[in-house]
Amino acid sequence: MEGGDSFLSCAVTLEWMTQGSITRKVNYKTASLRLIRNEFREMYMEISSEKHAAIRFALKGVNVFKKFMVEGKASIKFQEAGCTLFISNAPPTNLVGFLRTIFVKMTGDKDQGNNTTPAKQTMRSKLLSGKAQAFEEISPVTVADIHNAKKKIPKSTLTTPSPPAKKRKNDDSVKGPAPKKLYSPSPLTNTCSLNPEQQRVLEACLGGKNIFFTGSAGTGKSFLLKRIVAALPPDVTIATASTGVAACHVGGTTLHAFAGIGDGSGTLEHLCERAMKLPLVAQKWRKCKHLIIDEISMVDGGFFEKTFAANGNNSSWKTIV
Ligand SMILES: Nc1ncnc2c1ncn2[C@@H]1O[C@H](COP(=O)(O)OP(=O)(O)OP(=O)(O)O)[C@@H](O)[C@H]1O
Repeated sequence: MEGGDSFLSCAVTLEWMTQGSITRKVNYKTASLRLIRNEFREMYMEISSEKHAAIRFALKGVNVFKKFMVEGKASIKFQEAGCTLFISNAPPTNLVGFLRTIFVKMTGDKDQGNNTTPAKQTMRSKLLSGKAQAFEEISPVTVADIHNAKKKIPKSTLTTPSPPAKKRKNDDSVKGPAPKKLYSPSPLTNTCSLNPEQQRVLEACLGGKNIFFTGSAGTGKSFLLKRIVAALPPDVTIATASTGVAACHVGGTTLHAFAGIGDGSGTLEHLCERAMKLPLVAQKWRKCKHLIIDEISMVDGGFFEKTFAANGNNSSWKTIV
């Protein structure tokens, strides 16, 4: 498993609910989520940002909704605290790793709780322990952790109850398809690691550099590009390509459609006017921090220059791939 799965940078909304109505709501445009343990080895999630004080929630009795995690979105309901955490704009790869760490660690911890010390006694012994409050980052998920969690999944998956195979068949006809298994294989959980060259390109992208990468057929360009898209925050990443077919391949749009300057014919002033008349185009350019262009060899040089001249004074850009 790749490192850094106990940390996530994303946009966050916290909603506290009492009797079905929202009593408090906090929005973080950029927040850091960290998985930590206290001095009694209990797991917590810490939410912090530059503007707000850190908030910690015990990772106990949580419901994780992860249907849209490939789009960088998920929500976690902390039942004890009566609070739901909505995650958005998270790099999908990081989000998948982060949710997997929660799942694996919580599944492993559940069994430890079975040599049961009732909650009250635990609280008493905690108070008497005299230990000073201390939080430390959770240890990385190991192969043993995953193995351990896998053994316990059938009896401990609270969020996605999965009936035995035979029963599921019968249920399907009545209730429709069974819920997806937690952490079913997806391109994002693909265990194939990048080769050192691909890894260097990915790191340069994440480091905010402008990248041009090429190679002969079958050298893993598309494979790498998918990893790059998945590692960047989706709300500020625009995937484009020179042709419609290539754009479909990266799940994006054509550079022409994104640029909003039609076929690029006419003077620069005319093109600027044209682009600015389309509010969505201007909005997308302003929002874009990472622009990806696949099959760039097929983009006309003149068109490329005009595109950036018409829209390109965007100082918030971090990367062009
Ligand atoms: N690091 C990797 N680990 C495992 N498999 C890889 C890796 N990089 C690429 N591959 C595999 O190699 C094959 C070719 O990769 P890919 O299709 O990305 O190449 P490409 O350079 O885009 O090719 P083309 O230019 O022909 O489109 C794919 O099956 C891909 O899954």
